[in-house]
Amino acid sequence: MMGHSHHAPPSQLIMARSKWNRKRKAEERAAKSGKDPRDKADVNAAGYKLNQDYSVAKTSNPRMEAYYSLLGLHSTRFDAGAAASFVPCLADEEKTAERDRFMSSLRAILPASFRIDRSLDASVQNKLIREMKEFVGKETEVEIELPTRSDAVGGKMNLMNTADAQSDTAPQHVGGDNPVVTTIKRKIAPAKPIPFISATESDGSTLTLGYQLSVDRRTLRRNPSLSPLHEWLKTHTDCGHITRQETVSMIPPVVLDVKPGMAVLDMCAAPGSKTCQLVEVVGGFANRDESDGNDGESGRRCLEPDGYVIANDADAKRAYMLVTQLRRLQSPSVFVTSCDGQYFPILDAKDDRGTEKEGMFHRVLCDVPCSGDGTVRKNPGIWRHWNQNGALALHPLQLSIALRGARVTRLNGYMVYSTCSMNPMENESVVAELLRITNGSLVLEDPRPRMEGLIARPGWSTWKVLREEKRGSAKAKKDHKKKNNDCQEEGVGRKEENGECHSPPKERQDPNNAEEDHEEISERSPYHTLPYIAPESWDETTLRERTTSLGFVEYNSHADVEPEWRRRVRASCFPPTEVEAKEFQLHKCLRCLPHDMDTGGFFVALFKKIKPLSRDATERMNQMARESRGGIEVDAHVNREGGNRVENNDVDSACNVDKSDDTINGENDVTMIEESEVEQTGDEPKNNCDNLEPHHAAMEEEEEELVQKAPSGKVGMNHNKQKKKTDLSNEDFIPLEESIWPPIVDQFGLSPDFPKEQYMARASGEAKVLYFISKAIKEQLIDRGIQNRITVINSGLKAFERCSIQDARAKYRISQEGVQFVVPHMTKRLLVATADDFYKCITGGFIEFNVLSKIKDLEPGSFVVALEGHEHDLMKKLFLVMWKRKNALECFVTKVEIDGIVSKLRALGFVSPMASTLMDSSSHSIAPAADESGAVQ
Ligand SMILES: C[S@@+](CC[C@H](N)C(=O)[O-])C[C@H]1O[C@@H](n2cnc3c(N)ncnc32)[C@H](O)[C@@H]1O
Repeated sequence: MMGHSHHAPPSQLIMARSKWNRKRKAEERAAKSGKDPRDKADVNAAGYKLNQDYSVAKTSNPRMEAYYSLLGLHSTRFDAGAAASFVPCLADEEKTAERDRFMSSLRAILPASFRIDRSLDASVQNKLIREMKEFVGKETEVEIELPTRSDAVGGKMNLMNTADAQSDTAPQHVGGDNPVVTTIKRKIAPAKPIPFISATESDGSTLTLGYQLSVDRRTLRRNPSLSPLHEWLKTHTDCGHITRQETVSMIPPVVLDVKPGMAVLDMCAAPGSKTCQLVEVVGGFANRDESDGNDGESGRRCLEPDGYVIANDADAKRAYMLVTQLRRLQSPSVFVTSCDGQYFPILDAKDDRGTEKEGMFHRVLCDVPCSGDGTVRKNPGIWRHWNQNGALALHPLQLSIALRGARVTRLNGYMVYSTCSMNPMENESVVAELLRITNGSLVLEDPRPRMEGLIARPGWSTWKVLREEKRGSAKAKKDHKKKNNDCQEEGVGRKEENGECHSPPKERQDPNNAEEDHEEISERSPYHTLPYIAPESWDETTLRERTTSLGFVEYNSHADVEPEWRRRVRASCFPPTEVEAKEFQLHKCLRCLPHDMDTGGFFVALFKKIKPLSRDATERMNQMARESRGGIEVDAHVNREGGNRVENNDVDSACNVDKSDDTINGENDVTMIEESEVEQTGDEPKNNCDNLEPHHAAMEEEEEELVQKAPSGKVGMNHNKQKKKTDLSNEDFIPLEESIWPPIVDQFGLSPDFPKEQYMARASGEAKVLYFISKAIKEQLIDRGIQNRITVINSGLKAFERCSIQDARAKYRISQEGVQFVVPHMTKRLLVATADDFYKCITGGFIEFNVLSKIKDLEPGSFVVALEGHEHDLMKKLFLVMWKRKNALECFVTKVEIDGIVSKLRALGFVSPMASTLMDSSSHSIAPAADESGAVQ
């Protein structure tokens, strides 16, 4: 997957192009507004424009605030006292104070956080932890920016960390006569540990691997006193040692309690921060002795993990983003797929006798698409677009994905359901309905005992159900109108999911209905510009008057819901009965609110599967999938008499069932409206709930490149229809032709135990790349025909690449990405170098022969250099893929990988390039640890 380091990456061209695009767009915007695009003085630290009306609209939403006030979001507060628990707010003042804490946190910039890779070599990991301790422990003076304008609630707009409410120094105004930003100086410790992101050492001690910064990324960039930390973060992010990830986003993988060797499904994985976290553990090694690094039999360390993670996302373009994100880990334990999670193929486990048992995944993560109102701190567009109906629209999709997740979880396995929404329509109501449908197969578990230092509120057992009168963005209206017109041309009303058309709801027939043009409303409506004022009284009547005046409709039960709204406000949106509530124990769910830990808002539920799903539950699952597909029988092969057992043998994944054209084209009217409404929840709708911070601008460019490379026919939600079940298309992993091997085996002297069957290609004939596929993935997924049922985007590591260089004898060279899986089998062209020589090889450019003088006799072509003393330490991967030309040597390792290798060398004590101080000064040339042909002795 990696490009060659010494050639200009094609992504540079794309980077230039997209920079140009951004500039052009900024200029166009500026031309419209009559402003100079370079004028940045009116943009505050959060990136919000400080035009008063705009900032008011952006950091306040009276409908959202009124909704959550009525729902009782501010009725409990955290009591940090001895019991450290949540207690009810009894007096109105307490509720007001709690609400203010919540609101000022929502308006504060989200502090950045990150975690150290759990799967890193212990020496590197310890070094990073030691370095981090410096940053955690040492207070340093920083300049923090604050805007001077008052915000919508009439108080100071708090754009700094909520913990830093008071300034230490007198504010300095910037921005001339009309100051828009003040700066204050404060002494802070730049980071604090996240206690629940940790690893336990074999001696029982705990290593903290997660850290939350006290400042946002802009402050980090701008303060010279923080530049050591900033540089540290950049370097280690680039080489994959750390991942920047929101604190709350780290919770689900920890709650899932994954272990090395497990089969894990990440149902909605892109952009992949949680997947990385899962792979770091699952791709590790269980019950292996770390100390000697040998597996005894072959004398070489067995490196191949037994576990794997399937990283799936319905959106193929986003699945390609996953590939980029996961590439940094260079793990063979990932299988990236693209399929609508509602129809994820039913994969079951086989026991020793070959009998199928329900579900094959030890762990399933359903981090479902959601309205993302918990991410408003970093997605300020949500302030403007928040819409209760969007949450209602997502509810059935979320439920359907979770049901599928429950089905593929194995007995005694665990499933986590999570959202970055605070809305019970997307959280507790989905969990309750899941428990209702599965009727005893799933139970909720409380993960708190395992989550040291986590401050999470209990899940709710009851809530109010409301919808909004206003519906749809301008786009939704347009799409919707168009469809209705199509239907009306047919002489009927709106097209229903089963393909029939029915009359539109009354409010849409009213030509004077304000809903007809959302944009117009936002100009006319006072609610979009007027500040929210905290309620004078917190009694329910006052709060209800407020929601009603803002256009909400509240229901006591599903029976009260108007017929035309019943598909949106479903029975499952309503809270459980008292008897159910007792049984469900929804308080075990985790509700993270922004002001409790200075994070985003988040929701997590942990389920244990204790029984197979009943026939009824399976039928409901299929029914929901059918509904979502517009009434098409997705599981038509299911034998209704046979129940689960027959479905277990399902070969035709619903993913591949062809749909009639009109469903493929999205002519499911309800779905289309729902998607549009979901879209209006943020400026970047699909990213509303991503908690991943792009770790490097270059990475974004690379993603763009990858997306462009996405094979046609695999992009989009409906791509599966294009795959034929029996067709091994070019993009599938296929076994290699036997004729490919003899020259490779000969050139590198591959030993007889070299597992040829684990090398696959994605094209027949002389494939460009030969991938190393882990045994577990090959046997459990590929050999079982998963590629016939689902679109596979990526898996394995590049082990060999076809040579384009003329002076090569063999057609393939070794690739740095998978070199550690080839090295144990190489008896030729593997050289051992001292640290000095090793360093010389990675300093770039062409290397003179006199550096590696002992390889003079080696024929031109690909070879590998191993660091002396680490030849068999496959985990550390201190190997360099090199190329011998007639007169020089070349290192085929990317800059990012070299940074990683240098960092490992430093952790091992080699403090600087040419660090002979720490080495035996007698060993300054390449060691002759190879025989005539270059084989290691
Ligand atoms: C909350 S984001 C996932 C974030 C991700 N787990 C992470 O930690 O980086 C939801 C993802 O679900 C995907 N998605 C939306 N509908 C889906 C569906 N029906 N099945 C599977 N994935 C879906 C979206 O493309 C989006 O990438």
